[in-house]
Parts: sequence; C-alpha cells; structure tokens
Amino acid sequence: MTDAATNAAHDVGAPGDPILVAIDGPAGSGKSSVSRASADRLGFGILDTGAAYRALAWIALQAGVDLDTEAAVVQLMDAWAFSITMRGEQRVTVGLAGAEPIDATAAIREHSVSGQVSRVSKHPVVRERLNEMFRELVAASGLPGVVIEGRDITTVVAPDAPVRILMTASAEARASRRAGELEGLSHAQVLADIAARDAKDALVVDFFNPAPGVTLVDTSDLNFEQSVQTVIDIVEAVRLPAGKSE
Ligand SMILES: Nc1ncnc2c1ncn2[C@@H]1O[C@H](COP(=O)(O)OP(=O)(O)O)[C@@H](O)[C@H]1O
Ligand SMILES: Nc1ccn([C@@H]2O[C@H](COP(=O)(O)OP(=O)(O)O)[C@@H](O)[C@H]2O)c(=O)n1
Repeated sequence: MTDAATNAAHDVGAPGDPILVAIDGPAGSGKSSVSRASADRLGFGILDTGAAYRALAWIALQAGVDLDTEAAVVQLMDAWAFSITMRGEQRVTVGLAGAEPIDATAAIREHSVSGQVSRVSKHPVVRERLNEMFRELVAASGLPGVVIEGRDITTVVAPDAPVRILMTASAEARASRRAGELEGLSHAQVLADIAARDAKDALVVDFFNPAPGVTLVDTSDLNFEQSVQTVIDIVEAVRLPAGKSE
C-alpha cells in the first residue's frame, strides 16, 4: 500500500479530506441505491466498490482468466484500467493494456456476472489491491464527502470513517427488491441466488453483524425514502453534533 493510500484511510477528518460515510450490507439491502440518493442530497460523491469487483470478474471472464486462481487474477489487475464515476449517473469502463476501454456499466450487472463475482472477491491479494485503489480514488476525488459502500468498508477499507453503517433487510425483502429488477427470474430463484452469494461472500467478511461502533440500519420495514432519510439523519448528527451550528 502506498503512503498516500494509507493516509487517505487514516487521516479522515483532516482538512481537505472528504468526509467518509462507510456503508456495508448484504445483496439487496438497499446500500447502492440508498447510498446514491443520500450522496446526491448531501452533495457528496459515491464509490460503489461492488462495481469494481463486478468489473474485475467481468474482464476476467472476457479474457478467459481462471477466476479461482488468485495469481492469474492479480496478473490481470496489473494490466487492467478501471474507471468509475463518483457523481451523477454511474458509468464504469474497463480496459486491458493497449486496448480501448469498454463501457461495462450494464454488463457488470448481468445475472451471469453476479453469480461469478465471489470467485474473484475471495482472494486476499485481490482485496488488498482493490482496497488500495478505493482509498486512492477517494483521496483524489476532490469531493467534500464520499459515501463508500460494499461489504468490508466499515471494517477494513475505512474503519476510521466518522459515519459507519451496516444496512440490512430480511432475506425476503431483499429478494423481492431484486426480483423486481431481474426479468424472467422468480422470487424463489432470486432468493436462492442471493442467499448463495451472501453465504460465499460471508466466508471472507462479516457483513451481517455490525462491528463495534457501526450503526445498524434495518430497511426491511422502511420504504426507499425512509431509508435515505435515516442515512442522512445519521450523517447530519455527526456533521452537526448537538449544540453546534455550521
Ligand atoms: N428501503 C427500500 N424499500 C424498498 N425498495 C428499496 C429500498 N432500498 C432499496 N430498494 C430497491 O431495492 C433494489 C435493490 O437495492 P440496491 O440498492 O441495489 O441494493 P444493494 O446495493 O444492497 O444490493 C433497488 O431496486 C432499490 O431501488
Ligand atoms: N466491498 C466489497 C464489495 C463487493 N464485494 C463483492 O462484489 C460482489 C458484488 O457486490 P455488489 O455490492 O455489487 O452486490 P449487490 O449487493 O449490489 O448485489 C459481492 O457479491 C462480493 O462478492 C466484496 O467482496 N467486497
């Protein structure tokens, strides 16, 4: 890890650094969509770390790399160029050395990719390399704040973030939300798919139980707007502690 990357993770709150809002949770808990809406209202950026894992799995599949072989995935990372927008509509591009970057925004969301991502995210060195990239993206963003969401943000990527949230929802609620997005898949299929993916991912990081100091937000009985407002209230309570005004 570079010094710059280390500092970006641990000097949170230093003048000039973005305020970090770290959000973790299982698939379908609402972390991406709620993070995006909250970031927009706060005037912050958003870093969707799952999109990077998805992009890596996608390019590995395109390149015929064995996703289960850590050294092969790490070698691919030496040659890949990844970019993601942190404001406005999400756009993800991926390229390999010498080739024009390809817009993979839609491709990385395909069901065929979702089922393969855990095969790359299980590798410790891959995670270290991506975490370093995430810290660098935040540090270089020039934004007043960044909502960064994934599975291990509150515990590994930004354990010192002033706001850390674990967003959960019942398995039923999560599957219903996801089934609404995926044409042609039944509720039961979606439920089985996300349960299988969560089980694989949870072998690597615990995103079901909040670490000490992490605020649990259960969105099972909250609508989308209520979920966004809950996050904003938590951020504002930290930004404007009682008795202080801006
Ligand atoms: N609290 C909520 N109530 C109802 N629907 C929600 C809520 N939060 C998110 N959604 C919807 O559920 C779907 C999955 O949410 P998403 O943000 O992609 O979850 P995650 O990033 O945790 O996998 C999206 O269509 C989103 O609009
Ligand atoms: N910080 C993160 C983010 C994602 N991931 C991996 O990336 C996959 C896709 O993440 P995602 O956030 O896009 O998944 P959804 O919750 O949106 O379905 C997860 O299933 C994990 O395997 C991870 O391991 N660590």
